[in-house]
Amino acid sequence: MGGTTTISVGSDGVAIITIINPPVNSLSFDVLNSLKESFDQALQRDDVKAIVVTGAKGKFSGGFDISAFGGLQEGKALTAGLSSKPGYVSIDILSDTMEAAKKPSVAAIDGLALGGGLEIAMACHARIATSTAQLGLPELQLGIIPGFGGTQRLPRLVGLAKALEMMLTSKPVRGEEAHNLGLVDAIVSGDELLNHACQRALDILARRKPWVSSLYRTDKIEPLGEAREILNFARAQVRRQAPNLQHPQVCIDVIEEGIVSGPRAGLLKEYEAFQVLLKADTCKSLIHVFFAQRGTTKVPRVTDLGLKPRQIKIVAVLGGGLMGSGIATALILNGYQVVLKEVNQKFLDAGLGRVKANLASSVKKGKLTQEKFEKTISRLTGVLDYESFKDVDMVIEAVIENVSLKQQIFSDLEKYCSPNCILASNTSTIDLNLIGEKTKSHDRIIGAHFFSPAHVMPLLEIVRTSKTSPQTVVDLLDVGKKIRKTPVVVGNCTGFAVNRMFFPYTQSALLLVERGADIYKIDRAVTKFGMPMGPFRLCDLVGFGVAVATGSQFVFNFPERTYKSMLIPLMQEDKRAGETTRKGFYLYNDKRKASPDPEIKKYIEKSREISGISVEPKFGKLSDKDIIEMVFFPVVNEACRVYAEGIAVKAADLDIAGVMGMGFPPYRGGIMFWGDSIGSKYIYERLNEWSNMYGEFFKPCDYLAQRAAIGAPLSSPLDQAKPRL
Ligand SMILES: C[C@H](O)CC(=O)SCCNC(=O)CCNC(=O)[C@H](O)C(C)(C)COP(=O)(O)OP(=O)(O)OC[C@H]1O[C@@H](n2cnc3c(N)ncnc32)[C@H](O)[C@@H]1OP(=O)(O)O
Repeated sequence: MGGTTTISVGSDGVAIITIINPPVNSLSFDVLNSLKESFDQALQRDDVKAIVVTGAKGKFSGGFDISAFGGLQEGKALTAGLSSKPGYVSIDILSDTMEAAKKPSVAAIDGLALGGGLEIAMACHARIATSTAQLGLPELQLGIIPGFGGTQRLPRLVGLAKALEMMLTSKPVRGEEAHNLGLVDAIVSGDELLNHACQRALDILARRKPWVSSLYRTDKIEPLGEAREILNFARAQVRRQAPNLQHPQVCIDVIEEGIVSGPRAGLLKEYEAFQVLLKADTCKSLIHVFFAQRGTTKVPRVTDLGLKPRQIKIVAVLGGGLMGSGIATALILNGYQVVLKEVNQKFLDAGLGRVKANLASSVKKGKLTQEKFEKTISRLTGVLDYESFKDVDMVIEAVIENVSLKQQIFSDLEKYCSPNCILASNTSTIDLNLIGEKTKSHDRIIGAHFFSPAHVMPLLEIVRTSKTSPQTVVDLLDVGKKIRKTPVVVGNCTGFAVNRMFFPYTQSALLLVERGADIYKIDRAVTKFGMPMGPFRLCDLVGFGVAVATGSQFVFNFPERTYKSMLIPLMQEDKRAGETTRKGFYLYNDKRKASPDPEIKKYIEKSREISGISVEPKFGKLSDKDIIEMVFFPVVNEACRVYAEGIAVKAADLDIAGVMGMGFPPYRGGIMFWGDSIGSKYIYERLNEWSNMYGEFFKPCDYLAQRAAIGAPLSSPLDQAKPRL
């Protein structure tokens, strides 16, 4: 746990209470108890007239200590020294000790004031912040609602509509915006923050400034009828956007309770709802994803060696197609100089044009100013030869997936680049040892697998071979962080982690269809489960050409577990290739809206004929649960193989790869976490049964079989599991 608060009283009679719990001054039980003690002390001392609350080292507080949620879920508040009285923190500490105090308190906010941090600040009688401060209630992204009075105070400070937006999107606002909204009373520089806050506290005491208890403000809350309309509108929106999630609806109910029955009743309802949500699977999954995401940058025997990342200033990108231009965009947006190389002027102009278009679209959406556009684009240079490559710190090759072309490029790079230059490939499937076969630079060859569109998608799959040096990995992790990607470091194999998990996803869907399941029913069930789109809609989006090219690598490397269907090739023969041709598994109108195509039956029948498979009536009647299991258990099976082969070092890395690379719903915790929530034994038994009926494609791997035999979770660390086997 750890963490504390300190109290120091100045000659002006203002007590400064500082929250100290690095790195983000999170609110552990120790911090909360200490805050209460410091406040009680300040209230009792005769030499204290007013109070300022702040956080150490330029951060107010990142909110409740998320690592303590596990304990709370098991009911450990009492043993941690915190009273288990209902609503103890929000009612006893924040409302009845701080807000109801006879001495005024002011929050001095620099850096983060998130979740419980902002809730403490809102219980003070005024808030002074820096312009760069970030204030928000991001609890919903963890599957809970604000639990220290945030659902009641935020609407009373900024109005219902804005409060709903801030809570439902979990997005913080910056100091200036917070000031405009009325969440913050003044903006000052970091140097002036404490002095200004002390002065404000004294001004409140002397009634030169208003003494406001946020909980009882009414001026920003709409009249009941209007408030209900706003709340119902939000309810409908949330139902549409997140139909599987309950906690956003609960948040709206709790806010409504405060408006209808008064803020004290609201606080109690908030406490009760918080306790229930905390113990739900959604919260457990989202907290797992929170820590798993931060854990991906901790790679044993790589990031624990004390290596410092080398400075990368200039990056060359080879190929200005969709991927190359996206990668170049991500790099220049984050301060890197980029040299974009193409084979001829026409392709180069097209590549540079794509980067410009990416940036222009950000300007249009208001995410980038025209001035920033000019500055960003000035970091990009186009070239047709390798002359300038001697000054480049890193190259990212993003040409078409052709082994001999890539081999030629890497041997050229070895000639033209400095001996320290990192040589990365954006290949999504090809073995990196094969790509570097004709070079002697194996220690600096690495995979930098981006996902399309590369300047938008958050995942970066970093692929190391047995010869890639730890320094090269550390360097690429640093670039990944600077371009705001979540990196997952994986080993070298066909398809790496994400595409290997993706492959059975489409394959099982094809198998189901050939045996009689409906394409659109499968897509609907998978979307309802929480994927952004079903396997068939995804194939249309990616394009059949890409799907077949990627698939062929798997067919070649893992023939025993490939389901060979002729459905896509048959459609290709008729020039159906997905969304680009406006015909794939769906038909597309001018606005790219997809609708089912009755003609699809004809291709399915033909492909059944070729495979010699006849329709089984039960496949036409599969429940959504059956569809999900038949589509996703093969994905779990492949994830198990990837883990057992050591391609991923932690099962949690596969969860993040699935969530960020495949769009697997984060509130299900990732593919391995989800598998564990179902149980290795059940998954094994189902796969085994299907394998006996429908063939090798479903055969459970050894790792899964062993886990099921001993009833062990799929995700426990490999080293610990082995001796138990
Ligand atoms: C009752 C209340 O209403 C309930 C709550 O308050 S719930 C908590 C609400 N707060 C949040 O959701 C904020 C969560 N944190 C974040 O979004 C981000 O960590 C941040 C914006 C604070 C900082 O981001 P960034 O600078 O990129 O650093 P980041 O790597 O994420 O975090 C630094 C470290 O602090 C830890 N950390 C961040 N917030 C934490 C928190 N609230 N509790 C515990 N640890 C936290 C991270 O796990 C990480 O640890 P590590 O170095 O061991 O991996």
